[in-house]
Order: sequence, then C-alpha cells, then structure tokens
Amino acid sequence: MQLQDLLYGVTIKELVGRTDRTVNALNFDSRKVTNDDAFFAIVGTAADGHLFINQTVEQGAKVIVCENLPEIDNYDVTYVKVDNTSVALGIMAGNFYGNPSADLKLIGITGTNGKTTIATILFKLFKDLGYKTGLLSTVENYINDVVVAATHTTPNPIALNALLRDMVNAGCDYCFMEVSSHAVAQHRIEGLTFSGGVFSNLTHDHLDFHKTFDEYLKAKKAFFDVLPKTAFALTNIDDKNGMVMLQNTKAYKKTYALKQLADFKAKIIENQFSGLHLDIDNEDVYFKLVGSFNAYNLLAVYGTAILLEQDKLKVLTLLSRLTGAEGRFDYIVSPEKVIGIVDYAHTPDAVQNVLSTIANIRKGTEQVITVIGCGGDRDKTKRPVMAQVACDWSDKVILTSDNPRTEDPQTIISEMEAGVSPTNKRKTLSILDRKEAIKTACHLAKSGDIILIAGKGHEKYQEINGVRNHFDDKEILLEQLNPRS
Ligand SMILES: CC(=O)N[C@H]1[C@@H](OP(=O)(O)OP(=O)(O)OC[C@H]2O[C@@H](n3ccc(=O)[nH]c3=O)[C@H](O)[C@@H]2O)O[C@H](CO)[C@@H](O)[C@@H]1O[C@H](C)C(=O)N[C@@H](C)C(=O)N[C@H](CCC(=O)O)C(=O)O
Ligand SMILES: Nc1ncnc2c1ncn2[C@@H]1O[C@H](COP(=O)(O)OP(=O)(O)OP(=O)(O)O)[C@@H](O)[C@H]1O
Ligand SMILES: N[C@H](CCC[C@H](N)C(=O)O)C(=O)O
Ligand SMILES: [Mg+2]
Repeated sequence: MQLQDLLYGVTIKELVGRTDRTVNALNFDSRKVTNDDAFFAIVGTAADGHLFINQTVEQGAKVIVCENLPEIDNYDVTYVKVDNTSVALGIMAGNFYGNPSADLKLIGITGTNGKTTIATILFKLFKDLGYKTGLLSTVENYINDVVVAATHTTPNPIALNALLRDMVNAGCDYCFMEVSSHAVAQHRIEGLTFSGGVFSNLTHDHLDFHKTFDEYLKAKKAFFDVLPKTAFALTNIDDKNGMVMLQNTKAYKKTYALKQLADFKAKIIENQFSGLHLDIDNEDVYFKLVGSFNAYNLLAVYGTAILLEQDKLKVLTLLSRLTGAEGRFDYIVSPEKVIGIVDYAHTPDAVQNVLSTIANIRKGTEQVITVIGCGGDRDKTKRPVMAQVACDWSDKVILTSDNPRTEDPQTIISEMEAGVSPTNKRKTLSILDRKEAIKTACHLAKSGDIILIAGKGHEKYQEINGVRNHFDDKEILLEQLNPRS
C-alpha cells in the first residue's frame, strides 16, 4: 500500500521524505522488520523502540514512524514524526487492512471480570442465531468456525486489524471482542469503529500497570468516551462505577441491573450447581451457567442481543442452552461425590464471587478446599487480599504457584501469606508445586466436599522464567478425581 494512503487520518508533526512509496508490512518490533516495511518506534514499559530505528533502516525499513526524529543520513527513508506512535499505529493498521471494523458490527466488552464470558456467549449465541460471527478473547479467537490462537486478551493493532479483515472476508456480520484496560491505555483499539460497548464491573486488578484505581477506571472509561453516537453503551448500574463509565460518552446509553430499575432487568429465582433460574425481562428462563455473577453476564448478553435488534424469545431460548467459556466454573464430580471446580478467578472480587456462589449452593456440612496462587510480574497488591478472601470463604486453603513468570514463586506465596489473619493461619498450607497442591486437596477431600482450583482456568501452561511448560488444572483434577465419563 502507498504511504500517502496509509497516513490518512494521522496527525503528522513533521515529515521528511517521499510519501509516494509502497509499504510492504507494518512492524513495531525491530526484530521482524524486512525490506520495504514501516517501523513504528514505541516507548514501552521495558524498552524504547527509538533505539532500534537505525537497525531497522539497515534491515530495509523504508518508513519510520516515531515521536523523536533521529539524526537523518539516509534520504531514501521517509520519517514521520507524530505525537504518539501507538495512536498512529492504530490508525495506520486500520488503513493498511482497509478499515475492516467499519464493515461489520464490532462490539467491545470491558470491565475487570466477565469479559471473556460475555464475549464468548455472545459469539455462540449469534452463531446459533444464524450469523457468521467473529470472537477476540483471552482464551481463543474465532473467525466464524476457524480458531486462531490468542496471545493477548486484546491483540496488538496489526494483529487485531488483520483478524478483523479475515472476518470481513469470511463474511462475518458481527465481531465480539474483549477490550482490556492495557489495550485502551496502549491505544491498541485506536481507529476502530465500534457499534457498541459493554461494561461488566470494576474491581481491583492490574494496579502494577495503571498505578492507581483512578487511572485504571480512566482507562476503562476512555473506551466509552470515544464511542460514536451511532453506537450503544450498555452498562451494569449495580456496579458503583457503572454510570461513571458513561459520563462522557456520545453513544446512546442503556443499563442493566439485578438490584434496581434498569433497561434490562433480571431476578435470581434459583442458583444451583445445575444452573441458574432467572426472571429475565419478565420471562422465566433456566440457564446452564452457575453463580449470581453469571446472572450479570447473561443479562449483559441478553441486553446486547436486544440492542442488536434480535428477537427476544429466540434469544432467550438459544441462550438457555449455552454453556460458558472454557475454565470458568468448570466442575466435575468424582465417584465418591467430591466436587472439583476449575475457575479463572484471579482477582479478589472474582475469588469472592466464585466462593460465595459455592457457599450459597452448598448443602452446609461439607468442606470447601481452595487451591490458589497469584501470577508473577503482575499486581502485587492483590496477593494478600486474594489469600485473605480465599481463607474467609473456605475451610482449607492451599497456597501455591500460579504463573511465577520471572518472580521467585516462594516470595509470591509469602506475600499471599501476609494477608492471612492469625485465626485463619490454621486453615492454610503452602505447597509450592501446583500439581502437588491439587493432589493434596484431592487427598484431603471427603465425600461431598468441594474443591476449588482458582486462577488458571483454561490455561494449558505454567510460565516459569519465560518458559511455558504444559500444565492443565482440569487435566490434573480429572486424573485425581477420576469421574465416570
Ligand atoms: C505490559 C504490556 O502490556 N506489555 C505489552 C507491550 O510491551 P512493552 O510496552 O513492555 O514493550 P517493550 O518490551 O518495552 O518494548 C517497547 C517497544 O520496543 C520494541 N522492541 C523491543 C525490543 C527490541 O529488540 N526491538 C524492538 O523493536 C517492542 O516491540 C515495543 O514496540 O507491548 C507489547 C506489544 O504489543 C505486548 O506484547 C506486551 O504485552 C506483554 C507480553 C503482556 O504480558 N501484556 C499483558 C500484561 C497484557 O497486555 N494483558 C492485557 C490484559 C489481560 C487481562 O486482564 O485480560 C491483554 O490485553 O492481554
Ligand atoms: N460478571 C462477573 N463479576 C464478577 N466476577 C466474574 C464475573 N464473570 C466472571 N467472573 C469471575 O472472573 C473469572 C474470569 O472471568 P472472565 O474470564 O469472563 O473475565 P475476564 O474479564 O475476561 O478476565 P481477563 O481480564 O483475564 O480477560 C471467572 O472465572 C469468575 O471467577
Ligand atoms: N490476563 C490476566 C490473566 C491472569 C491469569 C493468572 N493465571 C496469572 O497468570 O496471573 C493477566 O495477564 O493479568
Ligand atoms: Mg478475558
């Protein structure tokens, strides 16, 4: 594509060189640059892309997009100086792929917890409604029936626009995507045309990256601030920041709630291991998903489908048959009647939600045994809180490793232990090896007991020092509990 076409919509501060040149590919990683590419120099959290500009020119880059111009001695290269390279990358990636987001209905889902669940159920629902549909999620991306492995909750702008282009080419009418706070802050969604935005909730997470809760809130809100007036903005008003999210949006505002009046309303009639029984928009419906937090997720899905002009009864009928996303409240029962649950709860609020759900539906005499760890190179302040919440809601807690990444796993466990009150200490055990921790929980469990394995859900690996070893909570649980298939 010609550089002049790629630059459409970009605010340029300074331009050195020709714009009538063909760009082969876009790249923000110097290690991937080859002949005739455009290189985007981004100031990141660990490195500064500007340091690699000369190297990419030697590798054949013909266009450099940057925030600070280097000393220029190669006039066969075009330099584009902009205020923010990540913003320019988003817009140019859109142009490069022919702005595919405008050619389908793109719906973004944001919030601390529930994004994957809401996006995945919407994807399944719209496929069942007969539409060709795309999904961008933490677990997997889908171009209708074709699976594409996910690397991030929200991909970088180049991968994101390439996936949207493939969806449009495959005839997709809709795409449901998770919008992480990292993605908003790093402008991964810049230049996309959204038809709707959904907010689930806002609780403690990612304070390592955003520093304060207020900054985290602002990142989520910035997504709604840029929605066009043709889009809808659907928010959970039972969350105390639900309305704050929509304060400055131009989109038309819609609400959902379980506890107050709203455009989309539901009431929990029954909450069992077998599923939820809801009064949803005055209809009596049974769902396969478990837990009051899933009543919110289902209501968000229902509201979105109605705002996308789908038939109410058709939507509820199809929705009642659907299961959630992989690794979310995924449970098995052993021949001895021990219940094992794998769940992706990796924030204090999610741990509390999943354990309070278990508390609400247990019969009373059985023990709840929780196996839990916290990820390395992620928000340290959530570690003691997650351990405390786990102890407050369980009879036994085994503190263990999650993905230690580059951190010492024992140190992470010690930081979790710091949140355990003296009275709760007797409930806890610390076992570094996650597999051993799960096995121990299974050995401790007696008939009727409930084991929760929290934090890794669908993940099929454990990341230690940059190496991802095969690891699957569900697989280990199945080996140990040996349920009849
Ligand atoms: C903290 C974070 O979000 N990091 C993302 C970020 O990397 P960074 O800013 O640290 O990059 P950097 O290493 O400082 O490098 C700066 C720039 O120099 C470039 N570079 C670097 C080295 C080199 O030799 N040559 C070169 O050109 C890099 O490509 C980059 O453009 O930009 C990279 C490129 O897009 C991402 O891959 C990377 O995601 C890392 C792997 C990550 O783990 N991110 C997680 C925290 C994340 O994004 N999570 C969210 C939300 C999760 C959720 O709650 O669901 C997600 O959306 O997945
Ligand atoms: N609406 C909700 N409110 C609170 N907790 C929830 C909600 N939905 C799901 N959870 C809990 O959060 C966990 C993660 O759910 P899900 O994967 O849908 O969230 P997510 O927002 O996509 O997370 P991530 O930020 O990692 O992408 C679930 O396993 C469950 O414990
Ligand atoms: N998308 C989240 C997932 C956390 C999952 C947990 N298993 C961990 O590794 O911390 C993150 O990157 O913070
Ligand atoms: Mg997710």
